[in-house]
Amino acid sequence: MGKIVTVTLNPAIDKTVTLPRLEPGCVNRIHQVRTDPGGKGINVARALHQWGADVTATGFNGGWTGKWLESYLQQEGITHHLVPLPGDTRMNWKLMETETDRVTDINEPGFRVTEKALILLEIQLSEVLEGAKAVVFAGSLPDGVSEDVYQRLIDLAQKKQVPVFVDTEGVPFQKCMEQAPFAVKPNMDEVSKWMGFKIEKEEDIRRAGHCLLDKGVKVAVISMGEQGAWFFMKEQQFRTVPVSIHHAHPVGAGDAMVAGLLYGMSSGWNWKKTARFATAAGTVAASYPGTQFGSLEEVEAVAPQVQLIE
Ligand SMILES: Nc1ncnc2c1ncn2[C@@H]1O[C@H](COP(=O)(O)OP(=O)(O)OP(=O)(O)O)[C@@H](O)[C@H]1O
Ligand SMILES: O=P(O)(O)OC[C@@]1(O)O[C@H](CO)[C@@H](O)[C@@H]1O
Repeated sequence: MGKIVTVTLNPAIDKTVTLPRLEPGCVNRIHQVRTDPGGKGINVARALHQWGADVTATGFNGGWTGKWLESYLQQEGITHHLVPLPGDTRMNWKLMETETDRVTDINEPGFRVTEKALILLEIQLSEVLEGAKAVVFAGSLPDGVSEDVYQRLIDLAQKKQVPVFVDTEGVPFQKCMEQAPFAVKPNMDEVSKWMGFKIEKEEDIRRAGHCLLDKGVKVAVISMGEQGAWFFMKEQQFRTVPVSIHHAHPVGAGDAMVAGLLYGMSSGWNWKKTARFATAAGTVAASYPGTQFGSLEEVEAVAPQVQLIE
């Protein structure tokens, strides 16, 4: 299958708290709390590792929260090379309201990255990318790095002919697009920001998909939560419809989908099989509280139930 590399410049610890209803301006009492490692690339690595893939997690890490994250990766046996920083890895809060099933994300900005640490990351990444089957750049940027930092790192991977997957948003996403990555997976909000208008209708989604392909992307996946995802490749386009679940916990579903795409691609599957698997991976992740991904057997059991519409 070959090694897959993930890059998380802004990892996190996810605190998922459950309460009946969020009352702004009042004392809110939490009913349940769980702590998971987080950050989009870290999540992709966790899912791939759980499915038995060869994955290496890279990025930055720091402070006491960073120690917690590192010991988690160590314990799980996930190969990692995280450049240490003086600040703390951020803590992101996911508020789940049981009365409405509403989820609110409150994400910290993250630590400050020094130029020295960035150079160290480039050196490490350059070594780790040797012989890699694919690399994914995922998540927001921490303080101290310029908005074109992903471009700099993507360039490293492209010079080594390693296919690049991107999952980020806003200006960093725009900048990544200038490098024509191999694959991108924006959700509806993210692709709307890139297109400059709110995308809702199918014809707008198709237009966005074609715009992404026109920029040189080979695989553009636009995810739509419980409504599934659109897959755009030059020679074929289709939509997947996931199985429905009660009480979704959507945090990390997109990361599971990216992991599914990487898993399918590096297993040499065709795009339809890969799309079913990736869609199912998102659904399985959404069926678990916090950021959890489910086993390979679970995803494989759900994949055949994913509908494909051409
Ligand atoms: N409620 C749900 N029911 C079934 N499948 C879901 C649900 N939510 C997500 N999924 C699956 O996961 C995929 C990715 O979800 P989504 O579009 O929410 O990603 P995202 O916005 O990038 O998520 P995040 O940033 O929280 O990881 C969907 O295309 C779908 O296959
Ligand atoms: O602030 P970013 O980097 O955009 O997103 C970070 C994050 O919300 O994404 C993951 C879910 O996709 C979580 O584990 C994490 O907290």
